[in-house]
Amino acid sequence: MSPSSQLAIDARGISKQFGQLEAVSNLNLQVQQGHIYGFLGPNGCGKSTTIRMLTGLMTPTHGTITCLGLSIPQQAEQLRSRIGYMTQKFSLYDDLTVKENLRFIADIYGLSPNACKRKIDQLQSTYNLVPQTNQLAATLSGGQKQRLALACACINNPELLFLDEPTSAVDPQNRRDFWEQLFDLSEQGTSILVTTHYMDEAERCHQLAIMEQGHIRANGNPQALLAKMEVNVLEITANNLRQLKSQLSQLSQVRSAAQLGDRLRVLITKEINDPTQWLKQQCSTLDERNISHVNASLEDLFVTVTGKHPHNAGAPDDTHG
Ligand SMILES: Nc1ncnc2c1ncn2[C@@H]1O[C@H](COP(=O)(O)OP(=O)(O)OP(=O)(O)O)[C@@H](O)[C@H]1O
Repeated sequence: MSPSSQLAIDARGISKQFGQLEAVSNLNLQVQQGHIYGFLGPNGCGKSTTIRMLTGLMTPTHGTITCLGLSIPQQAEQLRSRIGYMTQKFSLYDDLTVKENLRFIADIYGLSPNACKRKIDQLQSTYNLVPQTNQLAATLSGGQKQRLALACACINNPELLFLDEPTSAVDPQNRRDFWEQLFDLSEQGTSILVTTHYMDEAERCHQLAIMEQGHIRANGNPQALLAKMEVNVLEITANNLRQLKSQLSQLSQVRSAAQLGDRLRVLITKEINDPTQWLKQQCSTLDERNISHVNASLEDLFVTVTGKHPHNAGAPDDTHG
């Protein structure tokens, strides 16, 4: 098998122009079969537009897309039966019950009555929806709606799943359970592209892309991206954190200073060899007892790679991990 045939998604140089706005700009995206690939980025950075192009719902202005070996959008019809797509707003029919929603989708995919019954029983059991089988979708809790939406997206045993902010309406325990279910699917060979605003979710992905203003600013394995970060992360404990923050924020070597409870988390560029000494020089009230080195988090990475490009016209500044 050639390397490209092991890719569930291979998008090269794709762009999407809406009038004056380039919503997606020269984006390259390769997703390995069976991997969970996370798409992280602020509102409006182009994540949903990218998914729409990858699924064939929207034609790119430039670039080429291959999904599951099919050329998109030309072969989008063939792709449709092999993928699942869970949109931001759970696309459920409020006035149908759980079982009726599942049956409706199964009918669209043309499952035989026997296959339909088997699949619906299995999905209700996997996604813990048996007690709600006759309950109207409108009356389900956020977590139950999410599980039903995932069950609907899985009815055709998709080889590739697109999940657009699937956990935005659910509590931490439901998010955890949801991710366990994604890993079950991944282990069975399903490739998954998932958009999220949650750093803890991004950390769970095999691969991750951070997107901003239509560009991928960094991509790769989360741990590799953290290891390659261009900043040291330090935390300061002191009484005058607000004053320190405004003082440090003025310095070009400080990429970010943000308060977390009784600590100030400061990202200092690696050009500074000894950031503790440097901080002491900048703030005479600090001594070593106030300052500690801490491990970088994905949020630190996010802050470091975004916000450098105030205008949408900037060229991509990709960091490939
Ligand atoms: N059909 C369209 N016509 C014009 N502009 C559009 C269209 N679809 C999206 N856009 C614009 O493209 C940009 C990217 O939108 P997109 O929905 O892809 O962002 P996103 O990263 O998914 O955001 P969010 O996290 O808020 O869902 C936005 O500025 C949006 O207004």
